[in-house]
Amino acid sequence: MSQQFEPTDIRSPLSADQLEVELRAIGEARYHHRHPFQLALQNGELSKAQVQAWALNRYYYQSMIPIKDASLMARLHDPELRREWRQRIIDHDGHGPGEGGIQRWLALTDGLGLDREMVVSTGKILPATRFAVEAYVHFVRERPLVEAIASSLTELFSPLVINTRVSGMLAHYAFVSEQTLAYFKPRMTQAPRDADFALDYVKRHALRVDQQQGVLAALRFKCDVLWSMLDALDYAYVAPRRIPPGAFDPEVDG
Ligand SMILES: O=C(O)c1cc(C(=O)O)c2c(n1)C(=O)C(=O)c1cc(C(=O)O)[nH]c1-2
Repeated sequence: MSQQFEPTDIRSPLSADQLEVELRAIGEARYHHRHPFQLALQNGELSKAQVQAWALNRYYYQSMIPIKDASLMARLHDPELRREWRQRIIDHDGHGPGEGGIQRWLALTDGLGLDREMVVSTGKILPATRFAVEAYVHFVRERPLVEAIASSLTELFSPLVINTRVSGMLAHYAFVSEQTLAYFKPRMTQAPRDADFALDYVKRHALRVDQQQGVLAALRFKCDVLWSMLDALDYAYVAPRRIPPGAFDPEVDG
């Protein structure tokens, strides 16, 4: 399976700090902060219908993250590591009903006027959203553990994009508020905590050339997951619209 990932040209093992430099260079070049749909979202160039489509599709990512993290936890033999990783599931699922990140995402889709049952069913997401998110879950299940952990490292870069997105959306769109965008506030502390832990793990465990190539490819793969989710939105909902059959149509479902 590794042949499908572009190999990085490393001849001898990098130091841990050099590996971090390479990982950060991948994020700088390939993270979705550069995607045209993300730029349009934060610059106030999207209609409410296009923002609805983004939130509806992104719900699928949110809903699968705890499943991805549970799959990863199931591979951890060290209780200390599991204790660390389980916090991610708690962040998304909460300790009880009405809590956690998934609920806060639903506050956003509610605030945008989307029918909750339609959102939770995920029946109207784009096919490419489903494929991209499922590819992420499969990757985490199947690849070597250090690569599975490295694939979460996009979170090193998320506070920057979240900050720009939230301030841009609040400045430009009357149909969102700090309340409806409340999902993002805890992420500003959760993401760095999670990313620092994962980065430290990767730096300590990816020591051989093949492991280092693997973790760099894992981060590239994950950037591609996020990028292709936005590609799909751009293709379907930004003119000329090409909404696939059965997907959310703002004129019918908005
Ligand atoms: O808003 C964003 O741009 C963004 C990006 C990412 C990311 O980089 O993967 C995550 C999130 N948000 C997020 O909210 C989240 O819970 C999350 C979990 C993970 C992961 O890979 O385990 N990434 C992300």
